[in-house]
Amino acid sequence: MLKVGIVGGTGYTGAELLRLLSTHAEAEVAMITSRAEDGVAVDELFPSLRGAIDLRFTAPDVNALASCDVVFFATPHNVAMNMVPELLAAGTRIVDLSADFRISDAELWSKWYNEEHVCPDVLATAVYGLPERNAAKIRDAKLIACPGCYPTAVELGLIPLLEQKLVDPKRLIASAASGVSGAGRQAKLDNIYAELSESFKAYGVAGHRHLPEIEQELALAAEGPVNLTFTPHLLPQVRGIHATLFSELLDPAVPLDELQFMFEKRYADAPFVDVMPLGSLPQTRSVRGANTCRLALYRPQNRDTVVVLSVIDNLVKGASGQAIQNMNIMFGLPETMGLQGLALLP
Ligand SMILES: NC(=O)C1=CN([C@@H]2O[C@H](COP(=O)(O)OP(=O)(O)OC[C@H]3O[C@@H](n4cnc5c(N)ncnc54)[C@H](OP(=O)(O)O)[C@@H]3O)[C@@H](O)[C@H]2O)C=CC1
Ligand SMILES: CC(=O)N[C@@H](CCC(=O)OP(=O)(O)O)C(=O)O
Repeated sequence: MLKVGIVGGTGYTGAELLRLLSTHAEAEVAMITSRAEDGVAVDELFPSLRGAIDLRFTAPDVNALASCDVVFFATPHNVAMNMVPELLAAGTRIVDLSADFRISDAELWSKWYNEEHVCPDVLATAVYGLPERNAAKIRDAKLIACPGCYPTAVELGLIPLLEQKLVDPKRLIASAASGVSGAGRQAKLDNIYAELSESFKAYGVAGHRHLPEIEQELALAAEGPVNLTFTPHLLPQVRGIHATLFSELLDPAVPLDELQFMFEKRYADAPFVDVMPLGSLPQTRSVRGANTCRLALYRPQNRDTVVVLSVIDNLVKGASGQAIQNMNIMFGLPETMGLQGLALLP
């Protein structure tokens, strides 16, 4: 049994880690932290976990966490990077759900996160945890930077086109919408029911912190620079991301069914990516609670633009499910262990 620690257990991704790990056959949560809820029983805060998790929150303590085989950080940015170096030195492996280790250029990270990176040497050893591209590196990694939620949806939809050099890497557009759980569990005026229900808006249009992360990974897939216009939106629902991705074919003679075949082949061995039949319209509901990304391809009016629709649950494939998928690969377990639950319907 793997001994698991979770730092940041009272947020949405921490609670989602608990929900998913409670049925994992080879991992057991031994420690879960919260400063505000120190000493409180987990199932008192989250009654949905009654009978499944018998633990109390404790204040974060690096020495205690170092007794775990793997520690998940489900904390805001700028927390993991202050604790990870000591844990790595103690031999504990890390899966960080925050953005602390996602951008490999420390200066670029500072520009978007408005902080100095405290351990650029450790940053250089982190592996970007998108299993559909980096499984081999994840196997041996000591430190995983779990991709962001928007980045997961956008990258899975565009990577096959860029790897095959089928589209213009300088003319990529991603218009994406996220459910409000993407903003975390803290109270914020913008996210209260009366402000967001029956309404829909874009935000971060001039520049969102996920842009450099997505461009970094798309550039690796394209083996050259890329240019992405990324516009996020806030959806008046709890879970789910829907991304509509636009790119321009370099050779308009490539038919849609050939693109479809290429996507199916690219993800044939990816248990959590579903390339849906031509004509499909993936809905966020079809992935709610599941570690799945569903994709659908279009070439409207047979013109040069390829449209890829991509949906994920931001808390599962966009965060905690993907984190567990990484843990499974790191410890030589079946990639799908603990992650086979289907989406909720309705
Ligand atoms: N929500 C989502 O859809 C996604 C979130 N993520 C990322 O995952 C991380 C967690 O997100 P989410 O669960 O939404 O966040 P929340 O804001 O809901 O929860 C944050 C958690 O971190 C703890 N925490 C806060 N500050 C510190 C600190 N200085 N030291 C130790 N613990 C701390 C809090 O508990 P306490 O203060 O009591 O210690 C709380 O349990 C973030 O980095 C987020 O960007 C990634 C992908 C998707
Ligand atoms: C709806 C909403 O506010 N979403 C968040 C992104 C989700 C998130 O938590 O960011 P990471 O994936 O980088 O961890 C935002 O736009 O900042």
